Amino acid sequence: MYLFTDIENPALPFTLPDEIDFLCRWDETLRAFCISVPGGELIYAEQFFDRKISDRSVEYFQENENFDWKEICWSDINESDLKKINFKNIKWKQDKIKLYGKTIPLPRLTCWHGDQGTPYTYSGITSQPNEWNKGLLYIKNKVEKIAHRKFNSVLLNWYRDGEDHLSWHADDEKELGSSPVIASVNFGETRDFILRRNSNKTQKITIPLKHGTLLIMAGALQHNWQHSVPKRKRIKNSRFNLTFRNIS
Ligand SMILES: O=C(O)CCC(=O)C(=O)O
Ligand SMILES: [Fe+2]
Repeated sequence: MYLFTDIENPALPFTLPDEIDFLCRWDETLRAFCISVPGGELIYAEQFFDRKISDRSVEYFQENENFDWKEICWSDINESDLKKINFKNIKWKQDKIKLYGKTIPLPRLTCWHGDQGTPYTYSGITSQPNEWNKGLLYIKNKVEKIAHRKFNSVLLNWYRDGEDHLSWHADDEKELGSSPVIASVNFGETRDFILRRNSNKTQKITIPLKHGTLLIMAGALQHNWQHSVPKRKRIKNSRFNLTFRNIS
């Protein structure tokens, strides 16, 4: 059997800090890497969704009655024009945050979907989620099987190009519970997802999240690490990220 060990144990496509308390094991049944970091757990499945499903998802998220998604440069569309676009499957929004008394647009578009009656709070506002649709339920079912749990909501983030980004934060809102399991699904452009340890900010893990990649964050990760998606100025195309969560 030793002849096949390289096939059975693929190499992790990113590096972990060179310390004994970081452990990584390939799980052949899950076809994913199970990673233990100090104060948290990760599961990384690089090609969780195949090319066909991933390509279809990119199209599904952009389908609209106004523009050909293959032609349009989304970062050229201003906020008032965005409001006029009739998206078929996902009602993308330009959210705003208040910073030092100023209102500024988030550097990405967002949308929430979920079970009816599970309101979420975001940018300081409580709202009802959009209803599930066929595409999101397909993705949710696949993710629930590997995560061994049900999710009642999903936050979608659309990074229109490399200027769109997400700053350091943890998903530690109290309605997510004390050690939330959060499943992140990625389509479109590859973007780096960076984890940074709270107790030693020089300790970082850079994980490239690709077209079809699943990353599950679990254990006490949200208490001990923050994460971000930094700008990548050379990237000209869209990336879609879905984080499945359980809100109580
Ligand atoms: O886009 C990503 O990979 C991360 C999204 C995220 O962390 C969030 O929405 O809280
Ligand atoms: Fe997050």
